[in-house]
Amino acid sequence: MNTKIANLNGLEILDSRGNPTVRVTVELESGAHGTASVPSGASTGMNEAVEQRDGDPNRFSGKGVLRAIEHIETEIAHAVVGRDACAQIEIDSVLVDLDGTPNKARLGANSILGVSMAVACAAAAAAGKPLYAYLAAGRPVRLPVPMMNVLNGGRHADSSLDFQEFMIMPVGAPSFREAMRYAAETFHALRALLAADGHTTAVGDEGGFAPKLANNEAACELIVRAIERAGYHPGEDICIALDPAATSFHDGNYNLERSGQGRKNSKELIELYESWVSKYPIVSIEDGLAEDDWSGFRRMTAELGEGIQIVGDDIYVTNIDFIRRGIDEKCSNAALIKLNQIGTVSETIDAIEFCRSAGWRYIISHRSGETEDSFIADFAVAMDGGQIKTGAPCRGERTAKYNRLLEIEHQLGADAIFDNPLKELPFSSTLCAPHGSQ
Ligand SMILES: C=C(OP(=O)(O)O)C(=O)O
Ligand SMILES: [Mg+2]
Repeated sequence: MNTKIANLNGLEILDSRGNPTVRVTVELESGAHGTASVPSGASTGMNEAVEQRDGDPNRFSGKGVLRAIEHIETEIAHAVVGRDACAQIEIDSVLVDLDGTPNKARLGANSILGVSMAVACAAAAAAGKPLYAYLAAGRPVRLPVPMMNVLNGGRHADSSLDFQEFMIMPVGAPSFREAMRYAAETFHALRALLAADGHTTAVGDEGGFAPKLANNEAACELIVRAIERAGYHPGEDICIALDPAATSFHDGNYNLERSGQGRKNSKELIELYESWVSKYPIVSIEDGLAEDDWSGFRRMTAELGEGIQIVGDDIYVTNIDFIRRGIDEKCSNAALIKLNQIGTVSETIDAIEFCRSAGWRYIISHRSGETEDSFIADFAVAMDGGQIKTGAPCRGERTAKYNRLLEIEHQLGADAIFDNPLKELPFSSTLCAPHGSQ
């Protein structure tokens, strides 16, 4: 099979926020092709790779995205046409060198990532393999436990919540399909509880509800009630994961005034998390502190890291330089992994290898501005980390990933592996009252 790249095409499409983004198609000389679309974040880290995009989110036809497409069809095409699509590492390093900046600002992380992902998709198609099997290259694969976002705040919603994401993790489910059932039933129970309490059931950017609750803690209480109402046991069947995205409310202090909880320093915010962890079945906290609060992350990991997963997102931006520092300084025990934070498939895999080598967990994640592309579903299975964060079980750009995972589990049949990646944490046996009876 001739896997040489014959042609690249870029297309301006819309993301789930109605903003322009990039879709790339790579055609091989054999006729096989691959297509990938690039997502976009709202609570972005300051050290993320930079996308070429319209600065004004209210303008439909972004000049930035058109520029990204022009780069794809001219400079990038010139550099990669004729190369072997199976040589992912080589192609990614050509893209990085061609850009020449530390953060991919010249060609745009969106142009580069779109090409990088589409190359992988085309090579998988040429090999006649599902994308996850191609990316795994013979290594073990695993269905991930979803970290499903059910309540939205912060930069993702106009709710009363300072914290960006309140998620449920169906850790006790026996399969991915059952995990989706546990989580979707809880999501529906939550909707019913909100409606019964007179709250709006409108949703935020990632499909989680966006109500005006009394404060952030009320969200945890409500989720425990929803888990119970759906017939599950909090802390056994379903746990809670948080992404406060603390950079977004950090202005020197942590400003929780949106929910009426005042201002806190790092130590006080960690104490708040500690008190919640003792009351609610919380197993994971991502970006509990701001991206530049390395000492806060260290303290939080020292105080809570034995019991729960401490995840760095904005602080590491899927970049081995920051992850290395986090490992050296014991700033967390896990990293969030977002392809577009770093900008190529190979560099993302390098970041994952770094996490693995330190014994860290890693969670493959979507962005708040998404497309129907399901690349990350295959990627999560292939990377064998056992966790994915991809929003609520509603809205097509989120269900595209969940439905792809259901399809993969079905295809794998008896070979499908699904287990709780957090099972060695002492949390569920020691901290959570049985059956969620706080
Ligand atoms: C998915 C997230 O949000 P965004 O894409 O807006 O960065 C996140 O912070 O984990
Ligand atoms: Mg985050």
